[in-house]
Amino acid sequence: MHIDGHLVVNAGSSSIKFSFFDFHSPTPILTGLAECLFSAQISCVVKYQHQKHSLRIKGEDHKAVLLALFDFLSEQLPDLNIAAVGHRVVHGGEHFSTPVLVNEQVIEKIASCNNLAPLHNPANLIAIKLIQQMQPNLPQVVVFDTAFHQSISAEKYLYALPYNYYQDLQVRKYGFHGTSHQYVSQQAVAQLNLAQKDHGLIVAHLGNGASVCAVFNGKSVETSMGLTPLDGLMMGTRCGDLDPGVFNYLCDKLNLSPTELTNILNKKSGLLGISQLSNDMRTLLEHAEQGHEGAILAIDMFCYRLAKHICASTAALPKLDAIVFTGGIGEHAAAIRSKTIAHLKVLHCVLDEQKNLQSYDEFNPIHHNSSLVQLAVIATNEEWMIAQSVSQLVKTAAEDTL
Ligand SMILES: Nc1ncnc2c1ncn2[C@@H]1O[C@H](COP(=O)(O)OP(=O)(O)O)[C@@H](O)[C@H]1O
Ligand SMILES: CC(=O)OP(=O)(O)O
Ligand SMILES: [Mg+2]
Repeated sequence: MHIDGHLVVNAGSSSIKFSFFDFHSPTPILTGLAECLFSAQISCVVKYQHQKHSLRIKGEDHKAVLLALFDFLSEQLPDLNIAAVGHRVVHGGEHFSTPVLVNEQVIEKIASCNNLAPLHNPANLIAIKLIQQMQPNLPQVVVFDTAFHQSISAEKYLYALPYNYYQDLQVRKYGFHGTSHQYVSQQAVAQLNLAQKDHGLIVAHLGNGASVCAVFNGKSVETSMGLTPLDGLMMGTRCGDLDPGVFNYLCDKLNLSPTELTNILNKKSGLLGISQLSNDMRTLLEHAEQGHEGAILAIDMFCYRLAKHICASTAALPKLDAIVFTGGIGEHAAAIRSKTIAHLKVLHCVLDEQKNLQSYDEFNPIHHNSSLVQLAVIATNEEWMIAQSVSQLVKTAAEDTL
């Protein structure tokens, strides 16, 4: 059976995720995950029709993974026809507030943001350029994590630094996970029966990277990440909020270069740094049960800091209808939701502990009847948002050439 569709690629610094969607369903026909790039443990598993295929990778980099994927698709699944490719690109700076088709100028602009997202943007570009080389006529679309937050206003995105740092160097808050925040907020409006033109929400996207976003009437009005994805919430390995004074103090005391310390703030901090055990919330929850003090402290800090950011973000909203949890932790860790909501009494949030523990599919309301704010879990689907953007842009481009 011949199936046309779009391939969505999310290339990270040490992993690549991909999904193939036909034009109709938000459930991908094929998914894949390549992990541990740049190491001997590199692996790539593709799931198709309930079967798992391990691909043999001839190398350790992004190129090797994509070549193996395209070989596998043409040899094993020749009926899947990739009509276009969509990429999640993390940093689009102030250049992009919507998805766009890839061309040389777009590539240059993405490259100009490389140093603002060094773990993510260069990897995205490698994937785009490689696909261009392999299949020059295949349309490619880029969807930016930063785009949804371009609606945030200046008094909220500026840092209190000399103004010319913004004018000359574009130093400001950009925010990330925008595709997820947009998707989940749209789902929340539909599922919670909120008014399209009168709603205020906070979305907590809690994955390896984590951020909150305040959404008013469909637009992002505040978010916790900043110039880079290091700011805001405590994350798997990232520190989040930090007194800038700590930076120089530590460089000095530990004789570290700014690059070395930035690497520690990105890769050795957060849940991993505090627990000295793991960046994985599942592992921390298991060990916390058994009394591991580092795991207990890391979890307590994560939830408190999350609650603090939720409260802070309400300053950007004229009203708060709902708080929604998403991402690997937000969707699956009931204990984290419960501990976080326990800090939100001042917002009159009351959790229904039974509902919070219920298993669910895509959407689960978890507030108690007495809660003044609705609380919910909604599964994110950034890949499907990207696939839809690809469809729209490719269709518009085809109509324009008629
Ligand atoms: N059942 C679960 N219980 C608790 N945490 C979970 C569960 N499943 C996944 N997670 C956590 O979700 C995080 C990864 O989230 P995810 O959104 O998949 O990450 P990303 O897309 O940023 O790679 C990890 O910390 C993982 O431990
Ligand atoms: C921007 C960001 O933090 O992305 P991720 O959560 O995929 O690391
Ligand atoms: Mg993610």
